[in-house]
Amino acid sequence: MSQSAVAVSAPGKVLLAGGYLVLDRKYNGLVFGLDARIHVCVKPFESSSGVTFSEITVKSPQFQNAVWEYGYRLAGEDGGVKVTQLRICAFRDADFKLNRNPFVETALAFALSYVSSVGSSNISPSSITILADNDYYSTSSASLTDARFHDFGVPLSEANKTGLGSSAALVTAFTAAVLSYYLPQKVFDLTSESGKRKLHNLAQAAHCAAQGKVGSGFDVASAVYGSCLYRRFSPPILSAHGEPGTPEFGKQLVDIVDESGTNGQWDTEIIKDQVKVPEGIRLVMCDVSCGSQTPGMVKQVLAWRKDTGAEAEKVWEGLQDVNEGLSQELVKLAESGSKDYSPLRQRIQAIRKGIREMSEQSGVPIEPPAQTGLLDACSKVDGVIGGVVPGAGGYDAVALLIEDREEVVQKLQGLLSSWKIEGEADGSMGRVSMLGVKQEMEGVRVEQSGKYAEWWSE
Ligand SMILES: Nc1ncnc2c1ncn2[C@@H]1O[C@H](COP(=O)(O)OP(=O)(O)OP(=O)(O)O)[C@@H](O)[C@H]1O
Ligand SMILES: C[C@@](O)(CCOP(=O)(O)O)CC(=O)O
Repeated sequence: MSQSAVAVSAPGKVLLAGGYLVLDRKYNGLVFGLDARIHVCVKPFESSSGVTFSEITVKSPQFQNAVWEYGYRLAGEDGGVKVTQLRICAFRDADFKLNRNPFVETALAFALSYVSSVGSSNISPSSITILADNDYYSTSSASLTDARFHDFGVPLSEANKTGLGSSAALVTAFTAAVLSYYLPQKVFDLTSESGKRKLHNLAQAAHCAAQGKVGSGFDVASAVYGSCLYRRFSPPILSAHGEPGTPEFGKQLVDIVDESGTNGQWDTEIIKDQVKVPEGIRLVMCDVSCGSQTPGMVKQVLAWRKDTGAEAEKVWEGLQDVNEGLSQELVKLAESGSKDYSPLRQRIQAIRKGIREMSEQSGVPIEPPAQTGLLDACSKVDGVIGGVVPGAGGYDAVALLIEDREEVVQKLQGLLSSWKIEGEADGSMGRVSMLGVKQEMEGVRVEQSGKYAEWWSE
């Protein structure tokens, strides 16, 4: 049976409040989806020789050597589907690193294992194309064209990511597209709440397996559901499975995704009706080119929390309070239509004060002085309400709330165009650039596959 092409997209993210706290179910985080999306299209494999093998080809035509070819087979003892990269030696990047993509490979193995367990084990060859909206990667303005999907002209390993959550959006859109392509709608329907819930569970499992750690999962949750107040799932829900191809992996995965096993229900909490951006306010993301090592920062903050006990808990409880104050003030402004932004400005300043306190007590540069200087300068621009270091903080980015007027954007860009920021790691001077993204309330969604036709990779 030849399947018709399918296409799915998922949004990027910014954790505006709740960085680090969201790792503990006692606290939640305010995460906004962003209108920079990762798009994934799946279509039948068109073999030039007319002979087809059990092969699935994945391509990212915006990057050099971004082709991954996989063989796949049903594993014995209900092991799901084993995926093996073919012709891996064909491409090595400039550092001679093998051209592997753990997020693509793992998402494919998990999705096919689920398909073979709940649907048909007869999985036909297919061709998968990944396209990313341009703001996921920073590039020199000289090379920018007005192409819908920019050709970045470098291998993925050399692309400068901007911190919008490319891997979470990729795994979510990729998983949704593969399930939608291989499963009948009566088994998996992305437009239904139960379909989104199954996608969330499977994408969280695949994303954690691919990155080799279980973070809070806020990024996958916002890729599925869009902007929301997010309370993480209990980590043990993901402890009950082996690797694709190992005995019982198929059943273990179905039990996790369908919540049918002894593991029980996922306890993720997604609240959407308490997240709003008032008319007339815009969320702005600025990429800071110094960058930080998030995993190391997370480890250090958690060690501080463990070692400091009640003192650290007081800081986190205080941050939770002011974080809740921010989302409540945004809802209040959205519902009242008021243009008095001074309470909102104060809420943002209170969050920054709590973050700086955590920085000072833990010794981790979450809002380091260089970022404090940048945020203070931005907040003085007429029409800028305030801003924070999002997520894990450091030198990656700043997120601002501004009045959505062109003159405010112009003034802000004037400030940033000449701003130089000193990174902590090596004292290098970084630049700050405003991204074109805005807040996006919608999560994963089905797209018309025809609109990607010119980018179909043959
Ligand atoms: N367009 C793409 N095509 C294929 N794989 C991609 C693409 N974009 C990202 N990836 C995969 O995701 C990985 C980036 O994931 P990583 O966890 O390093 O960063 P991230 O935190 O998800 O990204 P960001 O910095 O955007 O928040 C890449 O190394 C690659 O494996
Ligand atoms: C520090 C943390 O709470 C958020 C990290 O956010 P980001 O990747 O810096 O956007 C980690 C997590 O939630 O997984």
